[in-house]
Amino acid sequence: MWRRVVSLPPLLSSSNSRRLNQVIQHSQFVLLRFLSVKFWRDSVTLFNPQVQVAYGFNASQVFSTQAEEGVSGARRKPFVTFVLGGPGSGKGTQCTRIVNTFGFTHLNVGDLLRKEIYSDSENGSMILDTIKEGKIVSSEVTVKLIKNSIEANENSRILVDGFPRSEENRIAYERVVGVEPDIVLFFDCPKEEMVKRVLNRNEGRIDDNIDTVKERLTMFSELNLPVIKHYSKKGKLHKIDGTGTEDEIFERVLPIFAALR
Ligand SMILES: Nc1ncnc2c1ncn2[C@@H]1O[C@H](COP(=O)(O)OP(=O)(O)O)[C@@H](O)[C@H]1O
Ligand SMILES: Nc1ccn([C@H]2C[C@H](O)[C@@H](COP(=O)(O)OP(=O)(O)O)O2)c(=O)n1
Ligand SMILES: [Mg+2]
Repeated sequence: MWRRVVSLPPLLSSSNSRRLNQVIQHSQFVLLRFLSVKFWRDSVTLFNPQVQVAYGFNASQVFSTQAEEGVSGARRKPFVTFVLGGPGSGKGTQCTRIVNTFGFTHLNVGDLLRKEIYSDSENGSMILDTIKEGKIVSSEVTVKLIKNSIEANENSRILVDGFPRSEENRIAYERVVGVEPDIVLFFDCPKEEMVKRVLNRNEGRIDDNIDTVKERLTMFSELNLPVIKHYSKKGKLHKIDGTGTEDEIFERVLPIFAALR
């Protein structure tokens, strides 16, 4: 059999075979040049700090996202709204309405922390003690929970309710997540009204008692007001009068989101 094959006449003459080799070598050269130019361009784009800020990623995140999602590209940055206000100012109540009207996902940071207490996590008892005392949980724990929830969320509109409660919270979020919120709502409500609402809340919360509420109000004035000032200076703050009926307050919220549609 071997003899029969070698005895067959050559398929190409030696000059044709040389020409074919040249064509193959040239094609390999063109392909390699194309691939190296494309790689260089992609790298320059991905490592450009302006591009990273605009799209809310850093290069390492993009590479891991590409690995997870194929070559279709990085996920779009969600529209993030922080919702601030003292205890009982009506954040949760108004968030529910925004969700129903504008299709946002509601991340209630107090709920994320309470879930940790009941899920037997390593930080559970520390979170329980901190909430009972009316203090703020360390940013390291809170920001990780928020980041995980944002990443697990498919919706492109997110409300982060009850965060940041301190400058430490704010700075840690910006460092870890790498982007600022798009807008910030602040429900402004007199202290006596907030106390009245919290004491009537009736959700069985360990922090809805007069002693803890007093401490939470002190924390709010000392730690949260500087955050509100910060966003006000940046032009991101929407201060909303938090008094009146739920309907009246939502009437004040509506135009903020309607304008974004
Ligand atoms: N405009 C309002 N008037 C009276 N009670 C309200 C109003 N908005 C909310 N509440 C009630 O006050 C309590 C605190 O509201 P909530 O939305 O939980 O505030 P926050 O999340 O800011 O602590 C809840 O029992 C809620 O039903
Ligand atoms: N960013 C946050 C948010 C909440 N916490 C803790 C401390 C807060 O008093 C409790 C409860 O928060 P939650 O947002 O549910 O409270 P209110 O809705 O404002 O009454 O959780 C925190 O430590 N850091
Ligand atoms: Mg709430």
